[in-house]
Amino acid sequence: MTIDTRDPSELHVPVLLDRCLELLAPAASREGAVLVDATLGMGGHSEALLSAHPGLTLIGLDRDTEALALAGKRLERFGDRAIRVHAVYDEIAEAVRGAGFERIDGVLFDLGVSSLQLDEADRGFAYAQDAPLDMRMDQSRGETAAEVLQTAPEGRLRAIFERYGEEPLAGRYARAIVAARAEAPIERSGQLVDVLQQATPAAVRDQRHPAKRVFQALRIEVNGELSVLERAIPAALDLLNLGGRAVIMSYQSLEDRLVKRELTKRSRSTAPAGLPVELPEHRPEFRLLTRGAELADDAERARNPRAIPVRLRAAERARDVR
Ligand SMILES: C[S@@+](CC[C@H](N)C(=O)[O-])C[C@H]1O[C@@H](n2cnc3c(N)ncnc32)[C@H](O)[C@@H]1O
Repeated sequence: MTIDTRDPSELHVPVLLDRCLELLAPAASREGAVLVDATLGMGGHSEALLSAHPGLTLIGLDRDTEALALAGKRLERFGDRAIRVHAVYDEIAEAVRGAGFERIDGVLFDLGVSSLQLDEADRGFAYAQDAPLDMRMDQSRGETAAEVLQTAPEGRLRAIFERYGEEPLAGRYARAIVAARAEAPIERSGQLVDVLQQATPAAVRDQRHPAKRVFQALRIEVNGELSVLERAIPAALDLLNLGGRAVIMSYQSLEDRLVKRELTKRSRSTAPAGLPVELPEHRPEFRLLTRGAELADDAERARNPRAIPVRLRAAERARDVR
């Protein structure tokens, strides 16, 4: 067995850390508070929360066993206040019950890939590094990106690039991939980048990297990211105690749209039109804590490029429905 000697605190700089701490403080400082970090990653946000709130129990989920192991090192000193669970975040209710709790006071989602995953040459997430095209966050299950590229019909490839990458050249790229794989399987990120480069008109190539949206789309497809998130957000909100808070950070517009839709829906009155007074049972279930999506400031964006696309939304449970 090889011992992982990497220092998790140097692998991933937590995004919007102070704002997350501020938004979660009223929930995390309650007596006997339980919080879920649905995307534990390198444990940066979790470590700060556990340090700030000595009475807090934190359940950290991640589908990536490597991330869980590294976060374990970072959170060791908190003993059984830090519970790590290998799970996909739509399994949040089962994970909370499994840890011995029914309800929670807060939840944090810091979506997407971690710097660890992007930097690891052998996982194929980054188009700038040549590596086998795997892209699974949980390497113990599911199809790899190379398998998707090899077996998906042209129409499905096109739909993946359109839907998850919002790629204007989706059809052209799908065609090019099908032609290339008839010659040889596309197994490495470098091969895929070459195919995409060749299929891209020079004028477009000057404006953007042709692989950016296709790699994002493949990652979303391989990990089922949007469908999992679509189930996970309502499941997490349902677990919150009255006054419990949810903080969600997205890094691309498809995720952010989904988060916005769910939070907006839950923060509306359910009173039927024309009712003269709002009955208590019609009051909004949630109160939005952010006006629109919050962004990182210039200083953080300059310090940490991962913070550039972040969109943070937060809400508090204002009415108990159980
Ligand atoms: C951006 S990182 C989190 C970084 C963390 N906040 C920190 O400060 O170190 C996102 C993490 O979420 C995990 N993840 C992504 N999708 C997931 C899912 N559906 N279920 C569970 N974990 C997921 C990834 O494996 C990754 O480790």
